[in-house]
Amino acid sequence: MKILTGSQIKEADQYTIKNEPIDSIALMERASNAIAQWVCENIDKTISLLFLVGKGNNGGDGLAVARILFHAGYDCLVCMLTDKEDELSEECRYNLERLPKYVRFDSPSLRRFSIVRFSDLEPDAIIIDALLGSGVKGDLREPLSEIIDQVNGLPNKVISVDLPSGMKTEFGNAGQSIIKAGVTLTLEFPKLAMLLPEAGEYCGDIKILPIGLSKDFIDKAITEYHYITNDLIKGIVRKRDKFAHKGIYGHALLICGSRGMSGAAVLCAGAALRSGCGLVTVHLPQLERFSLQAIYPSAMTSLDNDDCFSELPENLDNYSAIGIGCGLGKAPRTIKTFELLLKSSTKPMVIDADALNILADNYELRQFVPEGSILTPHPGELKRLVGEWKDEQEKILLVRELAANLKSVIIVKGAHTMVCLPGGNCYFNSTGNSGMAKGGSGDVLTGYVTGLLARGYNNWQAAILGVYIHGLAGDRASVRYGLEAMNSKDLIDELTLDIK
Ligand SMILES: NC(=O)C1=CN([C@@H]2O[C@H](COP(=O)(O)OP(=O)(O)OC[C@H]3O[C@@H](n4cnc5c(N)ncnc54)[C@H](O)[C@@H]3O)[C@@H](O)[C@H]2O)[C@@H](O)CC1
Ligand SMILES: Nc1ncnc2c1ncn2[C@@H]1O[C@H](COP(=O)(O)OP(=O)(O)O)[C@@H](O)[C@H]1O
Ligand SMILES: [K+]
Repeated sequence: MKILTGSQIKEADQYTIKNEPIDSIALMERASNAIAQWVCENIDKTISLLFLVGKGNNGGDGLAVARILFHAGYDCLVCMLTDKEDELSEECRYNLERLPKYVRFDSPSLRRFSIVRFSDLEPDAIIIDALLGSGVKGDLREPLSEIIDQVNGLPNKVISVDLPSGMKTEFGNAGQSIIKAGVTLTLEFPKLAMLLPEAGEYCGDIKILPIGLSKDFIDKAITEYHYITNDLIKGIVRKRDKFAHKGIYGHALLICGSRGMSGAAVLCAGAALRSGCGLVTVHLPQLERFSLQAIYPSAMTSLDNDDCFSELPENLDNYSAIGIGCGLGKAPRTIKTFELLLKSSTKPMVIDADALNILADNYELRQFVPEGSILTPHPGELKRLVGEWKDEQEKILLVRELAANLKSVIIVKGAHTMVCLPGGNCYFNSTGNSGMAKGGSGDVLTGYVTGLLARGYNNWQAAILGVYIHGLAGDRASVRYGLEAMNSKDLIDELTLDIK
């Protein structure tokens, strides 16, 4: 799914209005029906709803949703920033006129809408935030930032319409007052800012509600930002041949583990064994082999006589893809052997953890990273590779430069992991959860992506597919064990390519 900028979304609205054709009020009604339907399906009618309504079309949505939900039997209180008609957008004014007179209503002209009244709210009442959407410009003007700060201090759950009020659609959200939503019902597309660490946490759960914007416009729109959806994944997944034999599905080599770090090798190998590749060999110190062989007898081993990576595996050409880094350590002889590996193999590699740290410390090695590789830094490793960034925009720029220079894919891990391709396109993941923020989850990703690369997917396919399925495994594990208790080994059991 494409991620469009705020101004592209406005153009998409206008294009749809002109070409469907549909008038702007009817388009707003369509959006409001989608929002109201979500509320009806998810919120009990005994819960009161407080609508905070701004002056623009986001406020217009809020008024229309309040009308629809009032008719559906909800107790609705509408608080407007202003009801001075000349300050309202046309659509907002129209929906104010259509608000049934029985809906409880509050505004400054009635001298009642004051933020102090928030203290009268029932603790289980839900706030519907329709103050500001994609039209926010510049720093917030009062009383908005004061209202937002007050709402954020309340215990009540907040549902934001389109965007948490105050959030800019792309960049520039650091230090801003933004509504802290429990759920954001966003229209047609996720917005880039929702997926970035700078402000993404303000959205809570993101639900994307289609409102039928012009397919023609969306198909033609140019963007470098994409959201990884089930449909994209379905287009990548390959079928397994009926007459398959293990020789045609590739051989993954995992170089991981060092003294006392065999767990990383076990996790990496377990995940690679779920990827569908024909064979998995793990190169690790021979004293560390026991747990691997006991837990995953399906994996073969290539044993290093040292207690860290210090000998190249034999017959490197026999492998289709190499994954390196998990639990590897940075002993000087490991650095030397990694250098030798980079100079002896042109097979695409998945480079993680200490292998990334070695690349960060030894700049001259970067030129030997095989084209078509995949690097999987978490933000700490990324900083070591590209230096500090001042904001998210600069971070993305630096990642793009790295991907282009190495002609490789960069996976920046975290919530909404970003997969950046050498041409500059960035794909944001839609699966996964905070229960995955635990030791070893990254080792599972590295093993899985290496297996997919060996299985025959190209590097961007393996990266996108791997990140999505790894996140899905996290979501399944969270259902089974809960966010707190789930751990990285559980992810392996849930890694299936069962896409509906
Ligand atoms: N036909 C359409 O254009 C549709 C629009 N939709 C809704 O419309 C929203 C966008 O509407 P608008 O473009 O009217 O914009 P918004 O309603 O998001 O914001 C515009 C209003 O906020 C005020 N404002 C902007 N920056 C401010 C700041 N820094 N401090 C204080 N006030 C500020 C403006 O004066 C204006 O009154 C979307 O987010 C979505 O909710 C949906 O109904 C879908 C259809
Ligand atoms: N809050 C989160 N939401 C979704 N996924 C997360 C979150 N935190 C971490 N993850 C995922 O968990 C994995 C953690 O990787 P990493 O930090 O390398 O762990 P380790 O080095 O311990 O194996 C990554 O795939 C990352 O995307
Ligand atoms: K909003």
